[in-house]
Amino acid sequence: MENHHLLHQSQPLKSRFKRVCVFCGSSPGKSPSYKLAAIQLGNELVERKIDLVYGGGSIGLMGLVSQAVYDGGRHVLGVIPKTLMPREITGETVGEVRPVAGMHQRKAEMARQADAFVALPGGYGTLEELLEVITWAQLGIHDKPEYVPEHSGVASKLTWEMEQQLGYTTKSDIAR
Ligand SMILES: C/C(=C\CNc1ncnc2c1ncn2[C@@H]1O[C@H](COP(=O)(O)O)[C@@H](O)[C@H]1O)CO
Repeated sequence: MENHHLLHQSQPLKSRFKRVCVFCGSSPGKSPSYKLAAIQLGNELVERKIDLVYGGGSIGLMGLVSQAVYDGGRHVLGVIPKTLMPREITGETVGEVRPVAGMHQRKAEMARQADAFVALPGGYGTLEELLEVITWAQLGIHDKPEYVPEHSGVASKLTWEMEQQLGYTTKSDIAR
């Protein structure tokens, strides 16, 4: 898969996207580069005047990207099942927290609110979220682009394997 620079715009720094959904780990991960990637993505969204929708957690990479976007003055919308709050929110939340009834509602609401999706490093939850929006795009349920930056580790490896080894997914399916 190509290494797509996030939002492809040159000067001035603005984007056709108003709000982007970020999927990423609820843990910081093993490599310090993952934390850096989360903060850099948050800063890039701010520079491009893009708001954030995400899973609402304050832990791991989710916490870092949301804090960076919030600190930069953009709107942050966190969508989180009530039952997950004690597990994924520690301390103060940033921005607007929208409690939902369950995981399905969370994913549907995040997808509804976003103009595009970006996956950063993460675990099974991140992969599940990413694959769902990719497969929804394949099925024509939405027409919103998905970006998997090169540093996304497992996520980019998985999508690369799907594309190159299995032949299931084309470049245009993943990042248009
Ligand atoms: C339970 C359901 C589906 C399968 N699991 C998940 N679907 C969507 N999101 C999930 C799932 N499991 C965890 N998550 C969330 O992903 C975020 C990152 O998790 P990671 O494992 O650290 O990458 C985190 O907010 C998890 O809550 C029903 O549809």
